[in-house]
Amino acid sequence: MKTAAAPVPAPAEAAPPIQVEGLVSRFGDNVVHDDLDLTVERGEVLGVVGGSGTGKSVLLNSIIGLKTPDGGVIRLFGEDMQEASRRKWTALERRWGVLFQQGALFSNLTVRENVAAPLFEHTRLPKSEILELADLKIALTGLPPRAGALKPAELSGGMRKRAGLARALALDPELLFLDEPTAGLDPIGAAAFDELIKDLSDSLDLTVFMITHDLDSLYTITDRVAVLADKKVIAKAPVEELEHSDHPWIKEYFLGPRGRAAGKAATARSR
Ligand SMILES: Nc1ncnc2c1ncn2[C@@H]1O[C@H](COP(=O)(O)OP(=O)(O)OP(=O)(O)O)[C@@H](O)[C@H]1O
Repeated sequence: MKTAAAPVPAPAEAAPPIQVEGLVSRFGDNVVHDDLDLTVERGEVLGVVGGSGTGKSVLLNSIIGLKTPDGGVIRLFGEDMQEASRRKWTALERRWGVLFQQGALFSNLTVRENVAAPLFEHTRLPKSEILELADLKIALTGLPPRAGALKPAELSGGMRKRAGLARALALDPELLFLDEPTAGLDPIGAAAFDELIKDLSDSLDLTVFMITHDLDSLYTITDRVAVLADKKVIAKAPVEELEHSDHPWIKEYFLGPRGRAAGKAATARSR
């Protein structure tokens, strides 16, 4: 007689990098997320959009452990983050990098020291190797070598973003979080930064979670876009599919004048 085999749990490595299930986020009476679900697949570049105050940053902060969820489960690489021991957290933390909106660089350190900081914190490599690795990351993000010796205040906005990105990539993460990476850049600088993120995500096989208001970025580099509204993710689809949505906010966003212009520019680029 055959007996039913016990279900074999999926190995943690096969698990999606990000799984959010039934997330509830609150500040007092202000319910920001209510039963929000979102899965980000390995290798996917996901854009995250939504009106102001819909909870994009709170979602990012919840995923990376800066805000404790008020309900639901967040799994990173298959691990329930609420249940993870301090040791597991530290190990998992090495697997992602974050580029915050303002770069969040230490103002009293040089770019090289900023990029080296996570390597000093998480590895026991000798100082000379750490500084060499920092220089490699600085070059990877397209900064000139001389930028390593500069302090953040001595950099342009675009250079500061690149320095923040170099630091986010210091530990060779598999998962990269970007909070409005092109905000504050001029259109040419923004397009160059989009190109850099696309090149890096392809060559380093990164999974990317990118909050953005930049329609050009959405069209240029994302595989899918998650839309936050009504305290949930109401849609997750390639941008071309979202153009056909009936949801009023999505319609207005993608088919308003700016959305149409970004769509046309993307079509022209792909010809
Ligand atoms: N530390 C906090 N304390 C109290 N309320 C907060 C806090 N952080 C965020 N909120 C509230 O959570 C809600 C979502 O904020 P969040 O910053 O995530 O929005 P967002 O979608 O990122 O907006 P934007 O596009 O304007 O940056 C807002 O109502 C905000 O006031």
